[in-house]
Amino acid sequence: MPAEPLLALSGVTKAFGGLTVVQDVGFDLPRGGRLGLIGPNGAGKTTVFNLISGVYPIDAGEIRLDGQPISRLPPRARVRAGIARSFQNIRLMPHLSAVENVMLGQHARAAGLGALLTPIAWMPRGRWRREAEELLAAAGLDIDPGEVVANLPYGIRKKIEVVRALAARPKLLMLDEPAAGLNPAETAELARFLREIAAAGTTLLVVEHDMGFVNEVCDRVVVLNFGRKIFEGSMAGARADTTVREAYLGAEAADAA
Ligand SMILES: Nc1ncnc2c1ncn2[C@@H]1O[C@H](COP(=O)(O)OP(=O)(O)OP(=O)(O)O)[C@@H](O)[C@H]1O
Repeated sequence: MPAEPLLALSGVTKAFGGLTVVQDVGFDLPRGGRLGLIGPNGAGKTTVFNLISGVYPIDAGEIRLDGQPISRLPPRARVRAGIARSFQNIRLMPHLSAVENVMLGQHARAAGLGALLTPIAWMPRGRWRREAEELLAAAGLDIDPGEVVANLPYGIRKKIEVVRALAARPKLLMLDEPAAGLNPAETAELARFLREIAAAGTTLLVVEHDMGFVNEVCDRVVVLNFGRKIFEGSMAGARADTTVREAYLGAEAADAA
């Protein structure tokens, strides 16, 4: 019998005010897999993330994590079940330090998403702080961990957000446009870090427009267009697929020319 996928979507559908933005989407993400969710602007990628993490309820279909249906669980319970994510726009606590932001991620491990809203003054210092500092260092972040996040450059803040999500030790790490706004060196470094995380066992689901980055990080892609899955397979397969080229990658290649 094939191993149970870590994440399984089937028939997932969502409409906003009569407009169906995700239609009958299904895919499996095996444990340890690195799946890229790609497609043109407005294709429904972030909405799929929001449906998996529980920001919105699904209208139809099912989402399973580790074989258990999670579609009807509140976001906090999904965090406890092992899902962590980053957002398209950075959502760090700007007035806290880098290490304190990562500690909030560690706290979410035990307490769920609501922990991100609680004061951290009470949190145990020693061991957790050391672990948070180690995570920042492992991510190749050469910063003073005590630096207030608002004072740090954008590329660094983006990476701290990934580290914070990782600090929850999720089974599934979902990253929404992690490379957006990064320079080529930062992008390459982030790809290296994500491959390392994946090699250590974390399953990745990544929404990203930088196809070079997706190619570096992901072992498979699902392509969405107008809320529907139009392709699933390798990046090379996606590049060669006529439907995908017409919907997305052709335009991307023309933009790059
Ligand atoms: N809360 C909402 N209410 C109404 N419409 C929404 C809502 N969230 C998303 N949409 C619509 O759903 C569609 C899909 O949006 P979504 O953000 O999921 O696309 P995307 O593929 O992530 O795009 P991008 O690459 O630009 O981030 C868009 O038409 C968007 O306007």
